[in-house]
Amino acid sequence: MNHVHINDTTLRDGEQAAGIVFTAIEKIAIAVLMDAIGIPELEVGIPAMGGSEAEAITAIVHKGLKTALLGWNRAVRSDIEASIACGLTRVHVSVPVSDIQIKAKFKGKTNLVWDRLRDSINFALDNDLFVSVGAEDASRADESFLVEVAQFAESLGASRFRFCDTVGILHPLTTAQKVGKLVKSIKIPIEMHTHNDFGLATANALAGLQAGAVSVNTTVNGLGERAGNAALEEMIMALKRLYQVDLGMDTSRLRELSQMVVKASGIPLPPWKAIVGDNVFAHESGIHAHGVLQNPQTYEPFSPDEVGWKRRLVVGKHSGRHLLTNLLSQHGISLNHEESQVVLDSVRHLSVQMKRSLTVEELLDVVTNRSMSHGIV
Ligand SMILES: CC(=O)SCCNC(=O)CCNC(=O)[C@H](O)C(C)(C)COP(=O)(O)OP(=O)(O)OC[C@H]1O[C@@H](n2cnc3c(N)ncnc32)[C@H](O)[C@@H]1OP(=O)(O)O
Ligand SMILES: O=C(O)CCC(=O)C(=O)O
Repeated sequence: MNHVHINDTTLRDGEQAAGIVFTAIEKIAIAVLMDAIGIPELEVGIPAMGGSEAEAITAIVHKGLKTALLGWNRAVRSDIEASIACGLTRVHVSVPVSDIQIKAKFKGKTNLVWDRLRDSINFALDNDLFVSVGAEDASRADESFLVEVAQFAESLGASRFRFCDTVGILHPLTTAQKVGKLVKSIKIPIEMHTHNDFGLATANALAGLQAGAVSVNTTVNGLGERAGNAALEEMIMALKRLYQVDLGMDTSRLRELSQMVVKASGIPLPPWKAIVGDNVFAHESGIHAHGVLQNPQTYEPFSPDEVGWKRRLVVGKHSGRHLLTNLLSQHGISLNHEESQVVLDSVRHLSVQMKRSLTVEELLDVVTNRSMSHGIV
């Protein structure tokens, strides 16, 4: 794996998460920040929805960003006309490829897969558009049929083929097997689109890339249908730190981007959310804090400033004396061994009572109260 193309779909699949609506202003702001970070391509939405969605897409097109902009379409000519009307020059055309999806969408008529694909790809190419083709539910499709669809799309002039694990049922090994087979059967680049129904979206997308796919769909914070998609921030940092593939992006703005999407989506992040969560550089446990105070690498895979976040030392139920004395020394308070144990006991007691960690003010209060009753300075 030398280089990976990121095609972020926060503004399409991300916004499809139940209950999420981005305003046009929010969509534009997210696109502008992702452009500044260096994301090379954005799937900006679904022009066929019309109305405010089409207006927001048109407004993003007029921003003159460096990033390439792609519109999502069904294999329907009027969808592509809607993309053209928004000023897009790149379209993604999706067709169902599993039996279950073909039955539900095309009444089981497999001939419609070929007919709709031929008609929509030809129409898009006649209008000088870049065409990406998406195989919806590729992971549950008959593998020979999937290869036929991919070869058909390539023969018609599509420039990229998207492998979709639409309901997130693969694991890294099955992903690698299926994508590896596809890679051998077509020459155009393959893009990964993975879902997180079993918590494996990022791992599966990486497995697909290792098997020869070269492009990947991501969303900020992993937002998306049901359990979401492969998270942009996880993908960028895993590529950089675990695969030594540095995409040259400004990773120091990843936390800012994450917070922007938290605000726009109204969906708070779990504190443990990989790469950008509140707690991913927070240390409370005595043994961890002791290690981090000597060398942060003891309990951090990389420095928080690399993603625009910060380290926090938190005093609570699991803390030890090294952390306590370090925090207090920042407030001009020095304790001997005995005194720090007394304060630590109180911190534990309070923390258990309150079922949370203590603020610095609360810690200082503990010391003040203790100093009155035990003569601590
Ligand atoms: C896996 C994915 O994420 S796919 C993307 C899903 N995203 C969305 O659905 C969000 C945006 N969607 C919408 O705004 C609407 O669904 C629209 C505008 C696209 C269509 O709306 P409606 O005309 O009201 O149709 P509705 O959504 O109820 O049904 C979908 C129709 O598209 C058809 N369809 C679904 N996928 C495809 C496809 N890939 N190619 C061609 N037709 C398709 C269905 O068979 C159904 O057709 P029918 O109306 O002839 O029965
Ligand atoms: O692009 C496609 O073909 C479908 C993408 C998608 O959202 C999915 O399969 O989950």
